[in-house]
Amino acid sequence: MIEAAPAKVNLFLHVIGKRDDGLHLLDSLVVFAGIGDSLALAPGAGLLVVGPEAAGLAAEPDNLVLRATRALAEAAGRPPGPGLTLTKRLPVASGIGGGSADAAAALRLLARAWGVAVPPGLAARLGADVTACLISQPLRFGGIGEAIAPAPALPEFGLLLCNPRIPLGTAAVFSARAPGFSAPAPLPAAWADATAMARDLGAATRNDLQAAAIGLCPPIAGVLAALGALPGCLLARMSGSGATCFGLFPTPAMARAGAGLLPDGWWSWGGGLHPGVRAG
Ligand SMILES: C[C@@](CO)(OP(=O)(O)O)[C@H](O)COP(=O)(O)OP(=O)(O)OC[C@H]1O[C@@H](n2ccc(N)nc2=O)[C@H](O)[C@@H]1O
Ligand SMILES: Nc1ncnc2c1ncn2[C@@H]1O[C@H](COP(=O)(O)OP(=O)(O)O)[C@@H](O)[C@H]1O
Repeated sequence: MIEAAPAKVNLFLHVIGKRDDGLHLLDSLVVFAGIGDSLALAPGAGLLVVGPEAAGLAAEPDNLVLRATRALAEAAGRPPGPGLTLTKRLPVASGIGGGSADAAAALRLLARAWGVAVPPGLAARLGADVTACLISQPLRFGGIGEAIAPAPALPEFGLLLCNPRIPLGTAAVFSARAPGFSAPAPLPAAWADATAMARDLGAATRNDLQAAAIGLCPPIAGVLAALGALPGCLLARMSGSGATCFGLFPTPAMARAGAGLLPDGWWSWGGGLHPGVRAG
């Protein structure tokens, strides 16, 4: 049994308020890319991390996969989970929710293996992004990430993800944000094509963490400039708390071609959206 853990991309991210406990109220349109980590059942016990980005987790004392496994085992009255192999392809701490996607993949995989449902609210307790990653299809979220609503009907488009290979902690970026809040974004029910979608996203939405992230990690500005200069790029913006940025293109093929034109030394991937995961 293998479960995909697709990368989460925030097409916009508005910070619209702050709760008494310090967590921020958000409004975000999220899509899931055709690249991600993957998680497989393995013989024995424990978690083995392999793949091109595994080194980023070498010092991680409590992988989110193990936290998710323990939480579901406890809720389902099961002994601690089976052996798992995580193939890590997404850079760690990079604003595309790799850890959250891995936790969500663990919940889906084990719920299926054990024939149980993921209890409501369990994903949200593991992290603000885990509820969205459990669904892993285009959606809009509110609250601190747990309030899920439908996305507008999306046209075909391509996504190019690029990261300057500098990890950026989410809490640090929220703390560095300038004071003030945005309004929720006005969105249509549907976009006819990628050009209309990019035009509306560019005009009426933003990533409210982008300026703070650039302040902490100036190379992000170079990534945005490089993406924006690629042939066919309709919009270049940062995802989540960074440092990964995305370029929006008319087609997945154009995004793939753009990836080949970026400087060596940056992590990049181009293509389309993930076709969708099976619910638990
Ligand atoms: C910013 C976003 C946007 O999708 O993405 P990433 O940059 O992490 O990918 C998410 O809200 C991140 O979700 P996630 O990565 O699960 O965050 P958590 O582990 O729950 O929280 C990490 C820290 O971020 C801050 N945080 C997170 C979510 C939120 N709504 N308000 C916050 O202030 C808090 O300081 C919190 O302690
Ligand atoms: N399986 C995992 N993959 C990535 N990060 C993990 C994982 N397990 C725990 N973490 C921790 O979660 C933090 C956030 O990771 P990640 O989800 O990749 O970033 P972001 O929240 O910026 O999208 C990392 O800094 C790492 O310490």
